[in-house]
Amino acid sequence: MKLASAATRSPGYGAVVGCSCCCRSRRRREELGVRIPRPLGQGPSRFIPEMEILQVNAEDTQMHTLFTESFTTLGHLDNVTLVMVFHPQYLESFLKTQHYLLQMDGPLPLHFRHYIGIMAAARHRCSYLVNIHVNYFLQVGGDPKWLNGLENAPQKLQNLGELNKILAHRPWLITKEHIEQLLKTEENSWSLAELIHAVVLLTHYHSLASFTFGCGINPEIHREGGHTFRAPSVSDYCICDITNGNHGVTQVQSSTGNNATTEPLCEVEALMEKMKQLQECRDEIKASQEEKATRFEKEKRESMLVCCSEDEDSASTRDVSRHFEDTSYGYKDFSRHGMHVPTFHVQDYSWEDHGYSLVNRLYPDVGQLIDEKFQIAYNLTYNTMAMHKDVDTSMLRRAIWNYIHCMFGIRYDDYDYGEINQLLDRSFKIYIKTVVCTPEKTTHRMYDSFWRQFKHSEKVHVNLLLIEARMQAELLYALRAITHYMT
Ligand SMILES: CC(C)C[C@H](N)C(=O)O
Repeated sequence: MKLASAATRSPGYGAVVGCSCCCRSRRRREELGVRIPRPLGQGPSRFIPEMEILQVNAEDTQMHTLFTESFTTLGHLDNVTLVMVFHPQYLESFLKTQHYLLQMDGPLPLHFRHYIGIMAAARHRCSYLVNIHVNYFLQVGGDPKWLNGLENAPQKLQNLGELNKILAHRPWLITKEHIEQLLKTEENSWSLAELIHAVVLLTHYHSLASFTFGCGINPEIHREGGHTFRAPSVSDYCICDITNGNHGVTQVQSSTGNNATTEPLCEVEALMEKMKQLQECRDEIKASQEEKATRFEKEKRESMLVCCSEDEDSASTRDVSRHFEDTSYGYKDFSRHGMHVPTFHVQDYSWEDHGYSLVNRLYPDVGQLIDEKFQIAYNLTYNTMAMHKDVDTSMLRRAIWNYIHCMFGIRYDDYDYGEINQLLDRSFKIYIKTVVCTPEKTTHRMYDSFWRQFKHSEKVHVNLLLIEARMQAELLYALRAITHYMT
């Protein structure tokens, strides 16, 4: 339906074009006084060509069931879901957990849950999530006044602001005193169960903000920023195409999402070779405990120095600062001033042995759901590396997970952090650090610059590792502080 004839162009509307059916219906709409906006984004992600996403969706039958479920609970399919669809097994667990946290029986009232989602997403200026939860908040009867800023919300929610801030940017600073302040205030105090619910929501939405920026999620057409009534300035598609979804799938991008040719084509092979070598050395020489500790400290120090250049095209964000205070407080300040991140030993406090049971005790079933989600993300593999099949990728996936925990000071005694430097190159580290610590700074270029030969589905896979490792890191610090408070 691409009938772009000069005769149908209306001078007042720039390059708006239309076929005969379009013109007929436009006349009809004009008679009725209805204006239809056009979408601003191209598909669910600005990093991934829409065609690739649509293809996955069409192929998988498991997806259809999932979509139907998601559609019936939410009333629509959001762009996060449409991108996560590359990994149906994970998506299922993700949606189940999110549904439980937001809609099922739980310690917090529904409008609080959405407001906490807004507070968390706003810490990273994630207008995509803020807008979604503003709508839900209003739908469940939330007071619109609260949306004018945290100071308009009840004191109890205001008290959560500090924890939100530290959790999002420097979770290692959380102490039992922070917990005490929330639980012990005379009025407006939180119960332990409510606090666990809030902590899980905060960490869930900090991580989801990472996914949103990491995968370049576009706003949905019906949300703010997702559409415009302005006519496109350069366009060759018919208005019919816009409304039936066949718009602008003309991105000139290769399936790997970039067209840079500077890097040698054997990037993947080189990486696989390194994995093989490491595997062989691993069996031969084992580093001593001291050596392992030194390597961890070195990697941790170096991770502070990995920094992203100022963003040139990071996603535009609407002003969401009113939802939180102290906008200057971020991860960056800390790394700039070279502050020290203390080491958190997993053998003293781990998700499996401590965090999981604490959550389950106070908010039944949620510990189980999150645990399942962590495991799916950590173990997910298709045994592929770009175009190669039958590859054991566990070493690479573990390096990614442990690198994120290392940035948060979390150490696994049995892991040799030397592997990280061998397997993750600089552009990849920059991407990881940006998505995990300052997601709002993620750019299209960063997404394109790492792992150039890998598929988009693999980059989304990386994002699943990033968000789950981040969520677990935040939870570990918060739950450890809660345990300290209780004992
Ligand atoms: C993130 C990627 C290295 C994952 C890889 N494609 C796998 O299936 O294991």
